[in-house]
Amino acid sequence: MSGETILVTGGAGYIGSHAVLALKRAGYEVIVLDNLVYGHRDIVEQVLQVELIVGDINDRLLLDKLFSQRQIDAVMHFSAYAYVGESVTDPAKYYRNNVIGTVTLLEAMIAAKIKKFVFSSTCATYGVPHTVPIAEDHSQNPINPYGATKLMVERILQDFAPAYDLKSVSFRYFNAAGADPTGILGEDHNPETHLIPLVLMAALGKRDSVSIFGTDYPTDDGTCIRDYIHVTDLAEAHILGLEYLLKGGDSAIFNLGNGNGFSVKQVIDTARQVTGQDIKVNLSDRRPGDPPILVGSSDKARNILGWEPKYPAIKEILTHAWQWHQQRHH
Ligand SMILES: NC(=O)c1ccc[n+]([C@@H]2O[C@H](COP(=O)([O-])OP(=O)(O)OC[C@H]3O[C@@H](n4cnc5c(N)ncnc54)[C@H](O)[C@@H]3O)[C@@H](O)[C@H]2O)c1
Ligand SMILES: O=c1ccn([C@@H]2O[C@H](COP(=O)(O)OP(=O)(O)O[C@H]3O[C@H](CO)[C@@H](O)[C@H](O)[C@H]3O)[C@@H](O)[C@H]2O)c(=O)[nH]1
Repeated sequence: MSGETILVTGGAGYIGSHAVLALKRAGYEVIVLDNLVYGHRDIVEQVLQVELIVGDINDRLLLDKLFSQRQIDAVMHFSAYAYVGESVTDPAKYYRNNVIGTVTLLEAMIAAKIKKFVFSSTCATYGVPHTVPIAEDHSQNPINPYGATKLMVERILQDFAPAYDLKSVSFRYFNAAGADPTGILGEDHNPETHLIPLVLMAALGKRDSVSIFGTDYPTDDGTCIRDYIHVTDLAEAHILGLEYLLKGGDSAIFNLGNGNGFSVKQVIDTARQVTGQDIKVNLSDRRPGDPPILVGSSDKARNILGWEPKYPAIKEILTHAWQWHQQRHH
């Protein structure tokens, strides 16, 4: 199915921009709404060549105007604040943007009778898991405010479905990583706090070293374990989730991960192999809000959506990210 018009909030950001590329490749019309607090105008306008509306999801008047002027078939909602550590020190910022902002967007959609919604949730909603790999029916007890905001939106969507006939797909991503294999898009957060780009910047000499946050976790090498999922595979899942909704599918929640965990030390060692560079590390204290291990089962997305990650290997994820970082800093 294609030809429908999709509004992508946060489409100037990392995962959103990869989803816009996947939507374009699949033949959809795309409008990006992004306030550019973290997003990149040139990525949308020059690289993706898609219409960009610079605006905020908290701006109800802007949303009403947009929805009355344009025929929009579905909304993919990536805009949010997403720094786990910052959410611990400044939770109000997170509740306002991620919860109140999302309710404002949903209310405007309901008023305009737009009934299909794809939402970026997170494995941070699970908290400290009692079994891994984590399935969707695992209990959810987030240990940081960021995860709590995303869980609240999941609950809101659950209540909005019967009340307003609003159908949604919520994707609980594990750790997004990598770059589009063509090299035209990649991960460019500012400030950058994510492990893989920081490791690669150290390999490029843009940083002196990388800190390992915590070496006393209950894991084999004492460092945190995460399930890294290629951003292009995430983007592809969004197309499948959208098609599922456009074909009349009911609201559903899916994990998106590879089911394999890698420790911080393993990621750094693999990056040394991929880059051929010695990457200096500092052993630091734990970062607040980090569970020791997050690894997900994505059987549900495979079975119901037919999702099949194309780039599950950590080495390939790092290789694509490395190509992009080298080109960017050339
Ligand atoms: N990066 C990950 O590993 C990961 C994992 C799980 C979930 N997520 C979720 O995926 C989504 C995208 O993450 P990302 O890493 O691409 O982040 P990002 O910061 O690169 O992208 C978010 C975009 O939203 C925009 N934005 C923020 N607040 C806005 C507002 N009020 N109005 C309009 N635009 C606004 C920003 O300018 C930015 O372009 C987020 O919802 C995040 O919580 C990310
Ligand atoms: O300089 C660094 C940065 C990170 N880490 C560790 O590396 C792991 C991954 O951290 P990071 O890349 O910052 O990702 P997360 O904090 O796990 O958060 C990402 O992944 C979550 C899902 O796990 C999403 O919800 C968030 O939006 C997304 O930012 C964690 O154990 C960190 O403690 C370090 O040791 N040193």
